[in-house]
Order: sequence, then structure tokens, then C-alpha cells
Amino acid sequence: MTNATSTAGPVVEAAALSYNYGDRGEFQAVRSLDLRVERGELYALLGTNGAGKTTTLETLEGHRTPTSGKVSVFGGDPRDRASIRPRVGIMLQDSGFAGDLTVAESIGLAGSISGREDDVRRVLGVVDLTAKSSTRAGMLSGGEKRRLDFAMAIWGTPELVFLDEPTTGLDPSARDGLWDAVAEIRSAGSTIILTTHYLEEAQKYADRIGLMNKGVLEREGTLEELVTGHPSHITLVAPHGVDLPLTVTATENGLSRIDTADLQADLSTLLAWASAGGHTLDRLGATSSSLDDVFRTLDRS
Ligand SMILES: Nc1ncnc2c1ncn2[C@@H]1O[C@H](COP(=O)(O)OP(=O)(O)OP(=O)(O)O)[C@@H](O)[C@H]1O
Repeated sequence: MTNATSTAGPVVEAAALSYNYGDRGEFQAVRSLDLRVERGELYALLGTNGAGKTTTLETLEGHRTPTSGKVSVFGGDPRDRASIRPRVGIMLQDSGFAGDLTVAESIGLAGSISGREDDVRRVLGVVDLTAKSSTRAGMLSGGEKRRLDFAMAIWGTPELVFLDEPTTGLDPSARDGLWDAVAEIRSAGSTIILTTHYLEEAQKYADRIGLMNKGVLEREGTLEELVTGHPSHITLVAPHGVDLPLTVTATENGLSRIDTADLQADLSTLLAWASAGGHTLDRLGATSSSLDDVFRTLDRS
């Protein structure tokens, strides 16, 4: 292990990373994964259940030793906790705090262990837990515990923050609050690597997205790169007794879906047809291709 960590080059790099579980390493949870995350990026790792996202994150965090392949954080070994800890904030999938400490004590303790400077009141305010500062952490609701976990991860605005399903269990306004806090640390230069099952969040906030399936990083790129080649959709309740000018791909619960490679042209055709014939297009909707479409092409068999 080396103490040397650098400020140049990618913040996180994995090369041919594999991780096996089991007494004899019989289950390969992560398979030859290559990953590179640059300074200031927000990288979202998405995927099917059991795809290996948490295992990957825990290996990048230095909590697991790769079965094979290489992982580096700031150019050094992430298991070298002493040099990495002051620069990295981690929000695990399961809460790791002592339930008998108060919220304020928990944040203060995690902060002092991190070696970074910050202020308990400030961080409590960021995660909207000021009113709970004297409550024992074990008494918090599920969503409040996630916010406490998040508070510990962002304490002192680390250069690199790992967030494992940060918004799971949060109500919509708490989710917005968390993303505001992420935007704030990003504007201070932090690099973020997260996992989520909320595709719309990755779509909205991530610079790059990786899609994992069965241990393999199957696709990777910007949203634009990932959705290229996937159809957009027009949905409507087709008027009775007339043929639409476009081919319906599928109908579900009375709502017809038309897949199209040229949304603007096909929508114009449909609207011109409806206008000329005096047809009403109930529940008309148009959506560009989304991550959802890409996700559904993953082989889950
Ligand atoms: N401690 C363990 N021992 C054995 N197998 C494990 C262990 N932890 C995870 N696994 C298995 O490794 C695979 C990957 O798990 P992991 O938690 O990394 O997936 P994930 O993509 O984060 O899943 P999810 O989206 O469901 O949280 C799963 O099949 C899981 O059952």
C-alpha cells in the first residue's frame, strides 16, 4: 500500500475490476469493470437489482479488496484510509451510526473522524434536521436516517463523495433538498459517484451514466449518447372508427403508443390529420427517448 495520492489525473479509476463472493469466490458479482471518473463529474451507476453496483462502490471506497484488477482513488489505493479519509465522504446503503447518540453528536463524531472542518449547525440545516438535533439517531424515521447518513458524507465538502442510493425512502421535497445540497458541493468542485434506481434523477443530474447488468458495465456515456438510436413515443387514445395516419406500436389500458424515430415530423403529421378531420386526440402525450427505454433493453433473463 502506498501513501502517495495525487491531485492530477482521474479521481477514480478501475481497470478490469472483478469481485467474487463466496468461501471459494464462486460468485462473480463484478466482472472486469473499467471505469474512469474525472474531477468535478457526477457519475451515476444504474442497473438491475443485484447487478453489482453496491459491490463496485464498496470496492472503490476501499471497503473491499478486488478479487482481481486495479482500483485507484486520487492515484492511490482506496484502502489506505489515512490518506483517503480526509478527501472522501461516503454514504453507505445501510446506516452505520450508533443509535444511542443524538443527531448532532452523530454528525459531530463523524465529522471529527473525517478530519475535515465544518459546523454541526450548518450541516444540520443543509439536511433539514435542525429540529431533530437532540433526538437519538435510533429514533429517526427511515428518510431522516438517510438524511443523517448524507449529512455525514458531505461534512466538510469532501473532494469526492460516494452516495449509495441516496434518495431511496426520501419524500419528494427531501429529495429536492438533497439534490440542492449535491449541487452546492458540486459548485465547490466535489466529484460525485452515486447509485440510484431513480432513472429520472440520473437523467437530470448526471454528467455520465453507467448501466450495470449481471456484474458487467454494459453501457456508459452521457444521456445523449445512451439514448441515441432509441425511439421517442407519442401516446393517445385513438379516436373510434378512423385509421390513424401512423402505425400504433402497442395499446395498453386504452392508451395507444406510437414509437417514432422522428418525433417532430410524426407529431406534425398526427396533428395535421386530426385538425383536417376534426378528430379529438384524448390524453395526447409526446416523450423523447429516455433512459427508461435504454434500461429496458438490458437482458434480465
Ligand atoms: N456478502 C455477500 N455474499 C454473497 N453474495 C453477495 C453479498 N453481497 C452481495 N452479494 C451478491 O452480489 C450481487 C451484487 O450485489 P450488489 O449489492 O452489489 O448489487 P446491486 O447492483 O447494488 O443491487 P441492488 O440494486 O439490488 O441494491 C447480488 O447477486 C448479491 O446477491
